[in-house]
Amino acid sequence: MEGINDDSNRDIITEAAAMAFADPHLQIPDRYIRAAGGGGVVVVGDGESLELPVVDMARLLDPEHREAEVALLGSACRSWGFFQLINHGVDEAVIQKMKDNTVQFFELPLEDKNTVAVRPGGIEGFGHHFRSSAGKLDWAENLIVETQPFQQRNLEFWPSKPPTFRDSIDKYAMEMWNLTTRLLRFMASDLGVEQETLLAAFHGKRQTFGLHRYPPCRHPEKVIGISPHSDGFGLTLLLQVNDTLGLQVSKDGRWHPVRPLPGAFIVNVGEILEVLTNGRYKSVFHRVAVDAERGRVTVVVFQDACINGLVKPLPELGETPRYRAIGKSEYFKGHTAEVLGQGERFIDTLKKDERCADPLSSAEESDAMAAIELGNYAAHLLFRHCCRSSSHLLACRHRSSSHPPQTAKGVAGMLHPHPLKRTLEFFGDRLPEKKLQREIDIRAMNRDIITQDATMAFADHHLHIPDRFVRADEVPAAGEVVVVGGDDESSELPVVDMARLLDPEHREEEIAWLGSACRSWGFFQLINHGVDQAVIQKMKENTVQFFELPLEDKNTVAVRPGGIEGFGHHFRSSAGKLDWAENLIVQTQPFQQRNLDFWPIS
Ligand SMILES: O=C(O)CCC(=O)C(=O)O
Ligand SMILES: [Fe+2]
Repeated sequence: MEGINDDSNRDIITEAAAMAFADPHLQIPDRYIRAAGGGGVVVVGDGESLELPVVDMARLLDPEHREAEVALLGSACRSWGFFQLINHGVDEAVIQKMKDNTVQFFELPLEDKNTVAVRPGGIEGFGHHFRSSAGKLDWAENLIVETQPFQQRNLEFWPSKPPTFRDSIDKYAMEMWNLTTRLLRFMASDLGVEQETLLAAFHGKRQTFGLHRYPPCRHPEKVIGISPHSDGFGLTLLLQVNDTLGLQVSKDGRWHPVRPLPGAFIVNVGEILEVLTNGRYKSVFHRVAVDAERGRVTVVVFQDACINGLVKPLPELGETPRYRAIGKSEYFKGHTAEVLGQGERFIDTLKKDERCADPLSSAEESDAMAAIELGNYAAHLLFRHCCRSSSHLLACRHRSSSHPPQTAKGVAGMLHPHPLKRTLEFFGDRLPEKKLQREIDIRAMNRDIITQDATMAFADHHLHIPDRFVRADEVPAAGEVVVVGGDDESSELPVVDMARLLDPEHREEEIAWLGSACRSWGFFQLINHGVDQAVIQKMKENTVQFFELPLEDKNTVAVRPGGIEGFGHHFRSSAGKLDWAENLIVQTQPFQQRNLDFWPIS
């Protein structure tokens, strides 16, 4: 559960699902099978895996050790976005009761659990976790209930079996709120703001429980317990009911399995806390892998936050806000799309373009808001990053086809499903904070030139693939979006017809179609566009001819260190990996900003 909007799509647990979960000899139903690898795709080996930081509440409370421990807490939230909390002071009897009752609930017959089944389009209740936009289900059953504010409790979704469960949830809810306030005080101290300031953002806000059971699965590599996501609320407090491993946290492009310490809570920063702290604390991707032999049960509590109905940085930090303020309902709409699409974090689309010396005018701001309200995040990003700086980037992409995309460990042509978004992310988010200017700060860019050995590797498929292209499943979240298989499964991009848009008789219908394509896909194919065919043909031919030139000719317009424009590789990933492609990037508008040294002469 990640902080989700009302139009979520949770499916109930059917008899067939319950049987698949219970009987290891049954075939795994198709709707759980992840083509691109499920939880089995890890990553860092035992010796290699870094451990989550451990924060000790006893030391936070002890004046002698407080300062050092606050620093540790702050650094955990900045670098991992996750930590284990020991000596937390939560009443052990309350924890034990919550654990026992959770296990007892999941052990009930399906018909008992379905007395609190999720309703169509609803969030609360017993059922599957959220179905991905590709229609796939996580290998888990989940009970979600809202526990605070008190008046918003929907007792129809609070199980009446086992009989003490409601009381356990109630007591545990109170303990979790108390623990949250204790932690927030020390976070405030780390952030240098008054405790009351941070507490006020959480006070009286929603508290939601997500109880998860991940049944064992004979082929854990084919399924996933919870798909990669980052949590949408403010703070998440996770309790492992048993000691089966499963949670994995993304750090530096790799998945790190979490080994819970006995009695510890696993705490993580949600996207709203990241925004509140103006990006100092990080909300990171995590996922759950399933075990082949043993089930896993967790109790997760999400604490919501906002400032007067808005998700925005705390003004008391005294910094220029790096995220645009957004109303709570729009925020959850955006976050829901993020979770269901399992793409990038929604809050990244709220990041301000600090390169612009002058702030957006209110008309521009409202255009951007309109774009985002339409759910058209691509348009929003484009607006913020391209049109605003009046720079149109023309990226000519050429992929070598000499290696099929899945050879050996897998080579990524463009791992990221949204090349444009990714490019823009580089522009918007990877720049040194204080050095942002109106123009793209070229020092932050990391495009590599195409060397002779890269060209040889691209040209000769008998050669060994150089290490810097080989992906070891390092890409969290986005890279794991399931790729649908054959023609029958794959749905096609909508096709928009410009001739119909221009024809008064069909215009209305075609505009509606265009709008729906932008809303649901964010992509469409455009036919009858009216672009001069001779110009297109010339562009195609010249592009092919350029890429066919000898390397030394192409390198006359090579990208320069730290630059963007020119011929070279696409952007190197933070793990230092290269995409399997060569690219020419030139800026074409406005006219005065053309850098003709990067425009090939042949
Ligand atoms: O059960 C777990 O380990 C993680 C659950 C989680 O990430 C969530 O509910 O958001
Ligand atoms: Fe989560």
